[in-house]
Amino acid sequence: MDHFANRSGSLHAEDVPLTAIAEAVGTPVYVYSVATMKRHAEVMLDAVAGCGSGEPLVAYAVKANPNGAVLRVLQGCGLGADVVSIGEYRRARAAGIAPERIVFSGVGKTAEEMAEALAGGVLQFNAESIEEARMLSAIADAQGKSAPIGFRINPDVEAGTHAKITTGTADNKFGIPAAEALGAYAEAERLPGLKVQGITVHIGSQLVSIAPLEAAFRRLGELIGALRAQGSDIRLADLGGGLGVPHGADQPQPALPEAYGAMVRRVTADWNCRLVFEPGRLIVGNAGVLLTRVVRVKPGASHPWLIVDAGMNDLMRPALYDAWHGIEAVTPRGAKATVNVVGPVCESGDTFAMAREMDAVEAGDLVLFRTAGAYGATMANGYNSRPLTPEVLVDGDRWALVRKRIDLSDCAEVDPDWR
Ligand SMILES: Cc1ncc(COP(=O)(O)O)c(C=O)c1O
Ligand SMILES: N[C@@H](CCCC[NH3+])C(=O)O
Repeated sequence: MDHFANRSGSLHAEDVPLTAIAEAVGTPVYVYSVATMKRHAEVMLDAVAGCGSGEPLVAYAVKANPNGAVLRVLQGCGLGADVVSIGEYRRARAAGIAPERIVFSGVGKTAEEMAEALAGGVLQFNAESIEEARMLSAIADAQGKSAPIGFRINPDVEAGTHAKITTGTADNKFGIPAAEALGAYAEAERLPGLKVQGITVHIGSQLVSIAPLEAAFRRLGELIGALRAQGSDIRLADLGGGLGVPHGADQPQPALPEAYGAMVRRVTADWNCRLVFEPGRLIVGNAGVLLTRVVRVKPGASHPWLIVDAGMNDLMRPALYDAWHGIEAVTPRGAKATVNVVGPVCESGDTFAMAREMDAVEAGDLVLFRTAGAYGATMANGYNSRPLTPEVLVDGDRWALVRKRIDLSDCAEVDPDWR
C-alpha cells in the first residue's frame, strides 16, 4: 500500500486549483497540502504507537520545511520538533510547540544558541561531542540550571543513500564514535549543570532500506546496557529520522512506516526507554509540489530544452544530489515528449532532468515538480538575484499564501559606494 498515493489528499491538478494559484501568486511557487501532511503525521504516529516506554514523541525535523503555517498544522497533529538552530527553535516555539517536545540537534550549536534554548526549555540537547557538552555544562552552571543531554552516536553504518546525505559513517562529522561513548558519558556525568539522560542516532536521509537503521539501533541498544552498567540513567532514546519517501512508480520504493515501526518495536523491546523520532521528509516531502511555468522550448542536440521559470536556486535537490523528481504538466495536452528540463540560472547544473519522457508542453504551460514539500523552499536561495520562492498552503477548497515572494533585486546590502 502506498500511503502517498491518496488522490484526495495529494496535490494533483484535479484536486487543487493550481492554475488559479499560479495566476494569483505567480510562478514559481511552492504549494503544500494540509490534508496530505496530516495524513503523513497520522501514519507516522500510528506506526510508532506503543513503541518504547511512555508516550513516544514524534519530533518533526523542522529543517525539512520550517514554514510557520506548516509548523502550526503539524503542532496541531501532536508533533513536537527537532531543531538544529536557534532560528528553528524560535519558529517551533512560535508555532506553539511546547519546550518539552523539542529536541535540539546539530553539530555546531553556538554558546548563544545553547543559552537561549536552555533558558526557553528543551526536552534534550543532542550533543555531538564532549567539547559541546563541556560548553553546555558551563552555560547551564552559569544559569543555575540542569541541561538535559544525550550524546549522538556515530555508529559507522552505511545508510545506502546519497553520500551527501549520509551522516552515520566514520568519515562524517556527526556524533561521537561508539568506541568513545563510555568515556564521553563518564566525563559528562562529572560535569556540573548536566542531566545525562539520553542517547541518539541519525544515519542519513531518504533511506530506502530499514536494515541500516536496524544495525544502528542495535549498536545503540548495546551502548544503553553498557552505559547503565557504568552508572548513567539512560531514559530517552532518540532514533532520528531518515525514512525515505516514494518519488515515482519506477523509482526505488522505500520501506513503509509500518515496517519501520515493527522493526523498532522488536529492536527496542527491552530498552526501557522513552523513544523519540525525528521524521522530516516523510511528513512533508510528498505533501508539496513546486509549480512552475514553461518559459520556452528550445531545440537541443539530443532533446529539446524545456526551460522553466524555476531554477536550481528554487529547488536545489537535483543539482546537489542528482535527485529525481516527478515532472508533470498541470493540464496535459495528451501527447508525450522526451526533453531536458532546465531552469534559467547561468549554470549547467541548473538541470532538473535529462532525457525525461513527460507530458508534451508548450511555452506558457504550467508544470509541477513532485515531492518538493521537503528540502525545497527551505533550501532556496537568491542566486542570480532571483526572488525567494513564495509558498501556498491548500486545505480542501481554500488556499492561502503563507510566504510572500521575497524580492532580492532591491540592493538591500549596506553599500559604502567605494569606487
Ligand atoms: C539529526 C537529524 N534528524 C532528523 C533529520 C530528518 O531527516 P529526514 O528528513 O530524512 O527524516 C535529519 C536530516 O537528515 C537530521 O540531520
Ligand atoms: N537536504 C537533503 C536532506 C538532508 C537532511 C538533513 N540532514 C535533501 O534534500 O535530501
